[in-house]
Amino acid sequence: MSVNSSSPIISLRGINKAYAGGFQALKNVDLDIERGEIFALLGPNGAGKTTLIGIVCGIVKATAGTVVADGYDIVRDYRAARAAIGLVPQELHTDAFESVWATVTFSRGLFGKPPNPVYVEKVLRDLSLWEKRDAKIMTLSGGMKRRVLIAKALAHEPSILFLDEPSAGVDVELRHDMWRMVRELRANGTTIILTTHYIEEAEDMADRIGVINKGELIVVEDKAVLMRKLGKKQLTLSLRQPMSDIPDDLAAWSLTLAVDGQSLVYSFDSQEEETGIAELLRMLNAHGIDFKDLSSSESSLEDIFVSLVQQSRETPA
Ligand SMILES: Nc1ncnc2c1ncn2[C@@H]1O[C@H](COP(=O)(O)OP(=O)(O)OP(=O)(O)O)[C@@H](O)[C@H]1O
Repeated sequence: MSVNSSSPIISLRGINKAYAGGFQALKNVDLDIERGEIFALLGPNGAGKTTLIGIVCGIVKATAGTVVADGYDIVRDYRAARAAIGLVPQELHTDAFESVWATVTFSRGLFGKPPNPVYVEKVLRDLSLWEKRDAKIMTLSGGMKRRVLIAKALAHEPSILFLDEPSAGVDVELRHDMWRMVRELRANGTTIILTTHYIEEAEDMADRIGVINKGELIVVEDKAVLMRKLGKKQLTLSLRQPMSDIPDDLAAWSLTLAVDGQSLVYSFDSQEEETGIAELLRMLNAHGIDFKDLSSSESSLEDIFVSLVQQSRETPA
């Protein structure tokens, strides 16, 4: 393949999707996915995540725009593009009467790959499916079926793996197995794109994060940068005596007074070494401002995500 390894492994340009009836599910999406990264696509229900994945995987037809996957145009070079991609879909519909071994081997064959029992065995072992290799899929638990879907997606050794809501309805053990595998795959050069509602998961796993809302990609950012830029910590002081105003010489501090005057909230940059808390407490003491309790909280990726989605709602498109 004549693909420069530093070029993005997936490039979406000007992707639009209008479903029959005219509903605009994606609006002018441009996105590059870098080789070997774990990219998390976050968005509320109905934001367009599955539609976006469906387009790259050739399941949904874009109304406008182009997608290049692993150097292949997904429309012109459909087969080659599709062969580079593994998809773990949200829904479980798989061949109930087949054995685990047969269905995974069959998936590999679909992409014209020669049989490789050693590889299939490794995938099944990694997913703790080896003992179940001869079991019919219909006899497996939901979690085991999910493992089969992952094994099927990996059967043809794709360089890109999409996981659409992989953790939905999955127990802790499978989640751990899955993330261990995802990390291993990434270490071996596979690019992983996942959608998730479990924001801690994105926080934990992703190198970069894209936030999509109402069909628009509103942010694409390195996870650490996103957390640093938007992450804040808050210290809440419950006051002994309600206050009506913040004293003037505390104006320079990032303080807000609750509407009922019962608590003061100090916001500070969670990445700074000096939080300023000790100094603030001294200042409050000097002003005779006494408090009965204090608690701190950190804005999580979830808070950041919620505020980004809110902002985009408030800003008319
Ligand atoms: N075949 C279809 N026909 C018409 N509208 C559709 C179709 N498929 C999806 N939609 C609409 O497009 C929007 C985006 O759906 P999509 O499934 O991509 O969202 P999502 O971000 O994956 O949501 P979720 O988190 O709930 O899975 C939704 O409003 C959905 O109702």
